[in-house]
Amino acid sequence: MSSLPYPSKQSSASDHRLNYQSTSLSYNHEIQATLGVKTVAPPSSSRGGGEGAATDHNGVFLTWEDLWVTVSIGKKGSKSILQGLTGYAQPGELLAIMGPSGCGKSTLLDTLAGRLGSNTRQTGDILINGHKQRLAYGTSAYVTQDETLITTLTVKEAVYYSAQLQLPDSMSRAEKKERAEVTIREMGLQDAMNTRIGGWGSKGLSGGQKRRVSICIEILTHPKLLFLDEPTSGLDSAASYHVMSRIVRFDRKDENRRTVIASIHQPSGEVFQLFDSLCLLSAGKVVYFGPASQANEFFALNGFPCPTLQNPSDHFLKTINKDFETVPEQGLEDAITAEVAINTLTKAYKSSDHYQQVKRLVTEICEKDCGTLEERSHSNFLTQCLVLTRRSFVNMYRDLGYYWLRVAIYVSLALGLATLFYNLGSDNDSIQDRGSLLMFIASFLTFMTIGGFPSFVEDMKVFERERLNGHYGATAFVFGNTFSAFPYLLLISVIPGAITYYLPGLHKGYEHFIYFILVLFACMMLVESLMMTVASMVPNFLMGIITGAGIQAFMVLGGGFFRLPNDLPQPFWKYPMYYIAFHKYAYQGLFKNEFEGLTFPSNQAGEPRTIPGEQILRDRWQVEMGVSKWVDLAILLGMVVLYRILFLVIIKTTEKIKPIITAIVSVPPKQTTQIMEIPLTTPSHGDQSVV
Ligand SMILES: Nc1ncnc2c1ncn2[C@@H]1O[C@H](COP(=O)(O)OP(=O)(O)OP(=O)(O)O)[C@@H](O)[C@H]1O
Repeated sequence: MSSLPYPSKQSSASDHRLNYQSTSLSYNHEIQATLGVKTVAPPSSSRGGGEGAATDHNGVFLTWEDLWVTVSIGKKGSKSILQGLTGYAQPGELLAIMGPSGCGKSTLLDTLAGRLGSNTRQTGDILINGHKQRLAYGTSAYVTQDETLITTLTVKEAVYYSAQLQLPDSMSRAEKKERAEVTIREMGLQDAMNTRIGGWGSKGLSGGQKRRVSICIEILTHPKLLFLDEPTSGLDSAASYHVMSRIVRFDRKDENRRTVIASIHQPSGEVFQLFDSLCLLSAGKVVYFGPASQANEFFALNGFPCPTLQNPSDHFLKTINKDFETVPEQGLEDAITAEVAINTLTKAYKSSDHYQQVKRLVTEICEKDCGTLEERSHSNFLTQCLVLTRRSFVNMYRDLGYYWLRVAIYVSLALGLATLFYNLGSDNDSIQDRGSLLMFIASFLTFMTIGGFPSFVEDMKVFERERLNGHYGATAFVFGNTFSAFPYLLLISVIPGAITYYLPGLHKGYEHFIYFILVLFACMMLVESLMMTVASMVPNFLMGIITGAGIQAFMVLGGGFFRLPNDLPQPFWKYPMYYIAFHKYAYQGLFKNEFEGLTFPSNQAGEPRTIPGEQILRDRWQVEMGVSKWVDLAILLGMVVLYRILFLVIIKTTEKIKPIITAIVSVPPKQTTQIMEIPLTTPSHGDQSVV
């Protein structure tokens, strides 16, 4: 990295101010030199790019040109969030995106990282090393604003599991462990290594510490392109400086120098010095894009000098924040509205050398072929499955709401059932009681598996973050989740199952009991798999629970107990509901298991003195006798696999289809109705705001 025009880290605040104000009108000389661009201004000692930035073919050049993002707001039309942004980020540099709250910082990061929501439309070119490439899923790392971490793990475990998943198998376990520990120390978390992350209900790390854990996890692999959304939120100024300086240091020490883009709210003077480039946004427009060191001069030249002893970044944000009417530095008499200040600055920027230079650099970078972006190498599929199974098992063990609460409730409910149906005996009345008991177990006991859904949704959030960052694939997640749940579901099936089986006195014989447990287990797995599929389609857990409960209620009704199979109305309930509902196979399997081989006394005159169980199955419960109970169990297990495959298909299809749909629905924003404030001054030539 070239020498810096900034004071050393130990220099005083007043030195910093002096340095902010003594910047020259130069641009990033080195990058221009290596790209063969003629400088229009005298070269400075700007630290951006550094020698070899453009020749570093391992690095990532990201450019965006005339980038518009609009969001649909129903019948009112659409609203522009980003308006014609052009800029670039390059290896070895930290680009800071700053601006008032709601100006579009996160949207810009999401757009660049290829993570815009489905209700948004995007136009403009985003190129990586001069090529159009997809960024999500493994090519970059993104630390989002909200912490989605596994709250039951300690810091050390969270980072180490992540290292095992992300780092290639060519690294030994010891090396991975060491990388994890070094990264934790770099983020100043050594004292919290063995503290659980914590979430609602269990306090663990502070918000700032969680932020640092998120950063640790994403910088473990030294990604070439790193997006950070508000990495310093929740941190005090000293911690902010240390975190940012470590990101920058990592970045510059690394052979494959990293391109870092961070949105940041209110950097201290020291943190501001770490920025190479600054993108200042207001209401979706660029107010300034260029070397951070020259922003102060730009503001001063355009009538907004930074008052003495004020942190320049505070001054920038105050000047362009139109949420609070006036620019604070002006007296009340000559108060300038922030709207006017923003218009003045955006117009000044559009006609400045800075803008011309940015456009020229973007063109130069786009013409330079620096190769396509490769996906990072990972641990292999088997390692991923093993690590995910272990991690998920530990989480399920420690999260009381995942399975333990259900075990307790199942046991009490089983005791309730056992006392209600205690010692059924073998008289004729016990036929109905056995049927009711088995129906309740297959329907409502399994229905309660839905209780684990909120915990599963938390898992899904972690999965979505990790999947987008390319830590592992969806298939490994499904395997991990399935295998880790096995022991708990078996436990939930065996203990309450034994209580409800033996105390009422169901069909004696251990082989009948084992079949009963297997059906119970398959039903629990099925409900979990069904809920997994639901979770991949609905946006939050409340909607998921309601949807899942609704689907199951229909299945229970159509399962052939409340209305016997021959009485089910044809169009919907018999075809297809009866065959889709897993309850049909559960009821029939359990009924065959219970009644086959038993005899019951008849209480009707004219009938034989005893009725065989098979006849009861056929005549009373209308069970399909041509099919063995084992076939019913096999169908249940097949459905488990089917639902899990369905989950995978939905996830993978969404990944593939979503960008295509986004591309199809992306119409140029200028053709849409725009809901925007009317600027106080007429936009200059080239200002693309649309009223
Ligand atoms: N998907 C969306 N649907 C509707 N509005 C959106 C969407 N995404 C962003 N917005 C709106 O766009 C504006 C910019 O949002 P964004 O999150 O990018 O701002 P920000 O600068 O990151 O804010 P903050 O600093 O407070 O996090 C906000 O008014 C937000 O409500």
